[in-house]
Amino acid sequence: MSRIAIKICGLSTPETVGAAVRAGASHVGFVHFPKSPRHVEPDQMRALAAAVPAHVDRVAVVVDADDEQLARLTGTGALSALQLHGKESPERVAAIRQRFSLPVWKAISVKTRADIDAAQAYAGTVDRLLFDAKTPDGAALPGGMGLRFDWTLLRGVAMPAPWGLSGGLGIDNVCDAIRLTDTPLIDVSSGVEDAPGIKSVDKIMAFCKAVSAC
Ligand SMILES: O=C(O)c1ccccc1NCC(=O)[C@H](O)[C@H](O)COP(=O)(O)O
Repeated sequence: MSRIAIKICGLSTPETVGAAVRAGASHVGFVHFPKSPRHVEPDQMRALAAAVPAHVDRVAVVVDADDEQLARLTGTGALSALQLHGKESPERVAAIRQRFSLPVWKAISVKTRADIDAAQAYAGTVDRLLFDAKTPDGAALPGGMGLRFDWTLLRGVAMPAPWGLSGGLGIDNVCDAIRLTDTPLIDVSSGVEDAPGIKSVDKIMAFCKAVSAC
């Protein structure tokens, strides 16, 4: 297993979940957002998560979800964390963490250093910050678009919580990203796909191998 934690996000088939586990991923991510080509319903999430061993965390990705939606997801009993990938405020993050008694990740959309500095407001409310590239205004999705940001923006930042790096990562650039940022966790979605929403077993395997060898 890699010294860097790896989250393979946007999984939707048993084959690719199995590949992520075999490849040594520490986390698997399931997207619950109907506009996404990776969207899975709670029942599907439960079935996919059932095959995941306990040492691999199962993260549900949601976008400005209300309590009813979150209750349906957490009610599956299948999850080990919630990843909030919308415009959730620190207060909303804290309320979700308290109400659902699960570790909460907050995705921070990054274009400039000010975006990274704004993450300080989540101190004490989150279990992990996930720095991801900001998608353009009007984009269909707030994540999973294969976009990257300037990783040097993370240099010298005093992180208020455990964190991870996301956005536009793939086999060819992941070692540079790790070297530049010293991130403890890498998150990837479209970099291990053949087409939006279609994960590749071979690419998942190759990505995890590449991270182990960095
Ligand atoms: O992946 C999606 O379809 C998605 C939809 C809505 C909100 C978040 C989404 N993905 C979140 C992730 O954690 C992705 O892994 C992250 O944005 C990186 O994606 P990529 O640049 O494609 O590796």
